Amino acid sequence: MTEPPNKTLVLLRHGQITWNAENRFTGWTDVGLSELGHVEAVEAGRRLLHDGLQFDIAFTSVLKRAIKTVWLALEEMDQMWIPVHRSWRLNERHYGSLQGQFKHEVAKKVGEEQVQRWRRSFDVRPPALSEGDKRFPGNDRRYASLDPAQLPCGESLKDTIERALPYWHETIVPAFASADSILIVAHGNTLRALIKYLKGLTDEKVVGLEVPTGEPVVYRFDHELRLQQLPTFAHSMSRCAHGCSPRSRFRDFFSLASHLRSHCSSISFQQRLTKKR
Ligand SMILES: O=C(O)[C@@H](CO)OP(=O)(O)O
Repeated sequence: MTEPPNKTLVLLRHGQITWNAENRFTGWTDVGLSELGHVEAVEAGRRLLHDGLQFDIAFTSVLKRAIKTVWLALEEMDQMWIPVHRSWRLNERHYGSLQGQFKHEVAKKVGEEQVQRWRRSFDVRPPALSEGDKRFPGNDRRYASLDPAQLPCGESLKDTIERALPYWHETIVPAFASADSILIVAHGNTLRALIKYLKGLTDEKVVGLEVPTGEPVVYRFDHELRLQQLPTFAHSMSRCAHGCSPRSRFRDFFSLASHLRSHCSSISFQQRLTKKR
């Protein structure tokens, strides 16, 4: 008889921010949740509570949209007491000098195709920020302890994977030794980076992967961190606070689920989860 899954990982993108609604490149800009984002974060907690999730530890970035989402979701679950660890390695991808610009205005100048290449290609970097720019992370005291060589001026998804995965391997995976249930609240592109790695998606396949705000996805593993079933949306038959069903919003996820289904029996997820590439 197969053992029931006993390790749980929930990936959650922060709730909506005003710059998402306005369609502005955000990256490392520290923008807060919009009213809808606030509702989405509370609703995420409600859905996780409904599914009986009890977290042992949570991980997030050093950006307030993710931190606040952890707070609101855990508050809704009455689990605010668990340890929450923050790392710049879970920050959104750094969008270079595009940060703050409206995507449609950039598209008018350089064309839709170029904007899409910057947003979704695997290894294309956005135009870099200069170190003299006030938006450069070296001017922000929260990054003061970093080696200057680690401070990004603009990252591709590939760069984001390279700085996020050490945190996965060195901090999150070891936490599973004493934790049965882990929550990661991060950002669209950091989560794309993690999902690419966990599911072994190709560089081409990840281009079509979108991660919606405020939708917790639950992964179940056995004690050796082998994936036991397809990831599921928490309380997935519910409607979101703003009235649309998860299934209608996230077609990309379901196409990825079918990709995963076809690979599920042959891939060693333990290998993906625990070994560096
Ligand atoms: O601007 C950003 O930081 C990200 C996420 O909001 O945008 P995109 O989805 O275009 O990568």
